[in-house]
Amino acid sequence: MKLAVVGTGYVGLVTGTCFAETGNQVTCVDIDERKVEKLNNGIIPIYEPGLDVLFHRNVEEGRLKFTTDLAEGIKGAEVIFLALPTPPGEDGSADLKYILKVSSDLGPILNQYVVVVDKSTVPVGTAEKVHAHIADNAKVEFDVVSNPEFLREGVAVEDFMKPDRVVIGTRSERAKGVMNRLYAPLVRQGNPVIFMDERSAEMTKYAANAFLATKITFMNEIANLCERVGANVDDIRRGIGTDSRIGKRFLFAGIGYGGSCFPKDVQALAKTAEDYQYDFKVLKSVMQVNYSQKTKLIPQIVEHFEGNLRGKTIAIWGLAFKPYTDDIREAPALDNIRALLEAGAKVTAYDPEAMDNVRNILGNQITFAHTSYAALDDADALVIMTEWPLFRTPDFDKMNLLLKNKVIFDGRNVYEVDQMRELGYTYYSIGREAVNVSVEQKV
Ligand SMILES: NC(=O)c1ccc[n+]([C@@H]2O[C@H](COP(=O)([O-])OP(=O)(O)OC[C@H]3O[C@@H](n4cnc5c(N)ncnc54)[C@H](O)[C@@H]3O)[C@@H](O)[C@H]2O)c1
Ligand SMILES: O=c1ccn([C@@H]2O[C@H](COP(=O)(O)OP(=O)(O)O[C@H]3O[C@H](CO)[C@@H](O)[C@H](O)[C@H]3O)[C@@H](O)[C@H]2O)c(=O)[nH]1
Repeated sequence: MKLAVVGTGYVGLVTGTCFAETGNQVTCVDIDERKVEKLNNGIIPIYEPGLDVLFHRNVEEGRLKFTTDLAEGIKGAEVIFLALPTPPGEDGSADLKYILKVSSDLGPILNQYVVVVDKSTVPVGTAEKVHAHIADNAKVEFDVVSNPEFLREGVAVEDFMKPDRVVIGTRSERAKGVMNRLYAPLVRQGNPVIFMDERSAEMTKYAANAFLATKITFMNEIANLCERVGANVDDIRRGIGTDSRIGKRFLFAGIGYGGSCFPKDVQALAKTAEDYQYDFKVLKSVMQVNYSQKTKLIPQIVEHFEGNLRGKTIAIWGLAFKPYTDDIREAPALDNIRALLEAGAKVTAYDPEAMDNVRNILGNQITFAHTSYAALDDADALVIMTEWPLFRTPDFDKMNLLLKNKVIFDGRNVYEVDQMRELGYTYYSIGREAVNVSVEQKV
């Protein structure tokens, strides 16, 4: 099939590349000329494991192309994906200006029946708006389908190529046929294409993200309580996760959820509820808890250094909002770095992939180290913000030589408490006993 993907960000690039991999002819369109130029020169602007192999193969074999010209990009396409940003507007609702602008632009340049697919995360009712914007100027028949994307950054290719399910919102039999044909190579037995109406599909995406954010937040609250009652949240996770009704995944307590999706989507769903005069109490709490969870270690750090961080150097391991990505959107590390700087500390950071992105924001306010160990040199404490595998089994002897004090604040529970006790570290983590801490400081 011939496809167009409008918007070549995370989702657009993965969508375009993966559909090219299943034999389709794909043209990706983006207004960002520099991005398109890079892509045409074989440079992928994001770090996503496994994407490069597929990208280069499909570019070389002529199935994947890039352009800034919308009319050229959609020429002959049977399906046009909209993978455009839906950032939070001032009131927290998803801003539809990118989607609706492209929809208006599409109307006059369509010249045959086409299925326009909302891949972006969009509030209930958006498919109708997109339809109306296209219809204003369209002279041909078309359908608008909601096909939300559930991929996770870091494992995006795997998620896209082997989806748990594909949700397609449409009441058009013609569009259903086109979408079934397109997804046939990606859905395995038991991993269904689920058809529903457009509004339900739009709502499904928000319900999934809000549910997962709530699950994480619930565990973070259990962790906070564990610290007070003297229980271990990792044991609780194992104890409840083995109940198949609860499930093992997304139960890891830490310094809150971040990324480009959960924070904005939870907020947007809360705004939808407000617009429909529904008081969605759970979501409000989830947002509040996550806000404070992100910087939950800061008071402990300040207290550990007896209320004064001036002249102290804090080493940070991990800047990305999670491992296997260079994405720092809503990354807890940024909030923590800002809080540490405000408290007068110096910060030296290391991340395997995300340092350039942070440098673009913070410039020389912090020091960037070339290796994880270099970040520790003469530091007064180590703070772990992202659970990159590299940080899990470090050379503790080497760390002892570099760190001024054997103190670790672990926002992702990367180490075992007993291990840290044996190694003689002062160790603070999430939802577990703090070890080797003087009685007055114990939390
Ligand atoms: N990032 C994820 O992991 C993820 C996963 C699932 C769903 N989503 C949703 O998918 C959507 C896109 O997310 P993203 O992370 O890929 O966004 P992004 O910001 O990384 O990329 C969006 C791209 O659209 C381009 N663009 C803007 N206006 C344009 C126009 N008029 N014509 C052509 N291109 C234009 C931008 O230049 C940019 O390259 C959002 O709604 C997001 O919530 C994201
Ligand atoms: O047990 C867990 C699991 C995740 N997180 C945090 O939750 C955030 C989001 O993680 P993850 O869901 O893996 O990353 P995303 O790439 O943001 O993916 C989410 O957001 C995407 C965009 O909507 C959806 O497509 C995906 O299905 C959904 O998982 C990150 O900050 C993680 O550190 C935890 O704190 N504990």
